[in-house]
Amino acid sequence: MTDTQIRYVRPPLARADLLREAAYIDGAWVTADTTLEVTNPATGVAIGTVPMMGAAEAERAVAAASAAFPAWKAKSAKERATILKRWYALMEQHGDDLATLMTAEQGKPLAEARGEVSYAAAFLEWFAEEARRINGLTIPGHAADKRLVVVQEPVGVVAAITPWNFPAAMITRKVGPALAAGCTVVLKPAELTPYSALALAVLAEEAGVPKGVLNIITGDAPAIGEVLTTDPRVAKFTFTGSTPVGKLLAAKCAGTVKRVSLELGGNAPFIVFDDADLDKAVAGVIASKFRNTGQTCVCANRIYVQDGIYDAFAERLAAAVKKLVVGDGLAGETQQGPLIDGRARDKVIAHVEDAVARGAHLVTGGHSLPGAGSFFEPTVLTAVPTDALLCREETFGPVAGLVRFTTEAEVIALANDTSAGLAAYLFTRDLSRTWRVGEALQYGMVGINTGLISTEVAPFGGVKQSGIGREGSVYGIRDYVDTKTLCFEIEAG
Ligand SMILES: NC(=O)C1=CN([C@@H]2O[C@H](COP(=O)(O)OP(=O)(O)OC[C@H]3O[C@@H](n4cnc5c(N)ncnc54)[C@H](OP(=O)(O)O)[C@@H]3O)[C@@H](O)[C@H]2O)C=CC1
Ligand SMILES: O=C(O)CCCC(=O)O
Repeated sequence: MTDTQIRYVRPPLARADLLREAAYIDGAWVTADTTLEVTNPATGVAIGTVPMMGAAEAERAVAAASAAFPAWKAKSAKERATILKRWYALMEQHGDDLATLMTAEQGKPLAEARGEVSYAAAFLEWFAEEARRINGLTIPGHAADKRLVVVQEPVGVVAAITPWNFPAAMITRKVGPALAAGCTVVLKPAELTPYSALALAVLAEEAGVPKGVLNIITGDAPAIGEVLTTDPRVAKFTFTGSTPVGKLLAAKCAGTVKRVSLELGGNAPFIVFDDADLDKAVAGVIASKFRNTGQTCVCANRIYVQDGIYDAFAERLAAAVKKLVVGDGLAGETQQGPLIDGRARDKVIAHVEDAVARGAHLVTGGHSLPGAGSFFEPTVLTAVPTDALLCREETFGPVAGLVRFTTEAEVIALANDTSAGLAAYLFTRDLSRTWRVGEALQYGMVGINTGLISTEVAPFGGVKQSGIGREGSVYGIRDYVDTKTLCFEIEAG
C-alpha cells in the first residue's frame, strides 16, 4: 500500500477517474505545488487533495475563457444545445458515482445526493432547450424610415463562485444558462466540496465542451475572488453563498461595472395556520427544515404555529423528528448526515443555547454527537422568543424552533421582520388566505402547502438582501445575455 492510499480514504466509484485532484484550465488538468485537503465530514478523514491556486491561475483561466468566447458564441444555438444535452446524459449515466462522491465530500445522505445529481443535470437539459429560444424582438420604427430590431447577445466571460451545500446543482444552475447563451465560464467551487465540480468538468469534456469554455480552479478564495471580481475581461459575476461575502464581492465588481447575480442567505418563515392539514404541515417541515441536514438557504428557519393547533403540531413534529436516522450518508438508512464542519456545528450549538437561555423549551435533540464527524441531533424547540438567534439569523442546521402566534396580521409582520427575503412557506386550507398571505410575504419564493419549492422550471432567487437575479426557468437565461438594439435607417425606394 502506498502512503497516499493509507492517508486518504477514497469513496468507492465505478469510474475512479471521476475523482480528480487537479484543476481544469483551458482544457487541461493542472496541478500545483501546494495542495488543500478535502475531508469527509462524516468521518473527519481526508479523501484527497486539490491544488492550492491563486491569482496567477485565476488570470490564466480568465484568459482561456476570454480566448474561447468568440468561437463558442459563434456556434449555433443548436450546436451548443447538443453539447449540453450530452453533458446532461453523462451526468445521469454516472449519477451513482457523482452521488457517492458528493456524499463523501459534503455529507448528505446518498439518496439525497442522487436526487441532487438529477436536479443538477436537469438544469443542463432545461437550458439546452432554452438555448434555442433566446429570442429577440422587432419594434415598430419611431419614424417612417426607421426599423428597430432587438437581439440578445451573450454577456461574455462569466465568473462563478459556488458554495458547499449543493456541490453540483449550484454549478449547473449557473453554467447551464451561461453556456446555453454562448458565454464562457471560470468557476471556483467551495474548498470543502471541489470534487463534485471537478467530476462535472470531466463529463463536460467528454460531452464535447471545447477547451477554455469551462474552467474550474480551486484554492485561495480571496486571491481568486479578487481576480474574478476585478478583471475587466470578466463581464459577469455570479455568486451563491453567505450574505457578507456576497456583499463584499459585489462591491468589488462595481469597479468594472460587471453584471452581478447573487443568491445569498435566507431566513425562511414557515407559517402553520389553525386550519392546516397537520400531517401535511409536519411533512412540509421535515422536507424543508431537515433537507440537507438543515443546510440550505431555503430551509425553514422560524416556524410560526397558530394558537389553536400549536400543542398538537409540536407533538407531531417532535415525534417525526425523533424518527430521523442520523449517520454517515454512505450508509443506506441515513436520513440526516453530518454538518459540513465543526464551525457549522458550533453555530448550531450557539443558536440552541441562545434560545434555551432566552426561555425556549427543548423537546427533542439539542446536542452534538461524539466522534470525529460533525453530527448534531435533529432538534425541536418550542416557545422560542422572536429575538432569539434562531429567529434572527440563518441557523443552517437541523433545528426546528417553534413560535406561537395568534392572528394573520401578527404573523405576516413577524415573517417580514428581516432583511432576508428568499423563501417563505405557509400551510392553510383557506384559499383566500393563501392569496392574501402569499402576496403579503416579502419573499422571492413562497411555498403554499408544500415544503419543497425547488425545480429547474421555476425561477429561484430572493428579494431584499437575499440577492439579485433569478436562476432556473425561462428567467434564468436573462442574467447571461445583454440586450442590443439595432436601429436601421432605410432609404425610400
Ligand atoms: N445561500 C446559500 O446557499 C449559502 C449560504 N451560506 C450561509 O453562509 C454561512 C457560512 O458559510 P460559508 O461556507 O462560510 O459561506 P461563504 O460565503 O464563505 O462561501 C461561499 C463561497 O464563497 C467563497 N468565498 C468565501 N470568501 C471569499 C472571498 N473573500 N473571496 C472570494 N470567494 C470567497 C467560498 O470559498 P471557499 O470555500 O474556498 O472558502 C465559497 O466558494 C452558512 O452558515 C450559511 O448561513 C453558506 C453557503 C451557501
Ligand atoms: O441553498 C442553496 O444555496 C440553494 C438551495 C438549493 C435549492 O433548493 O435549489
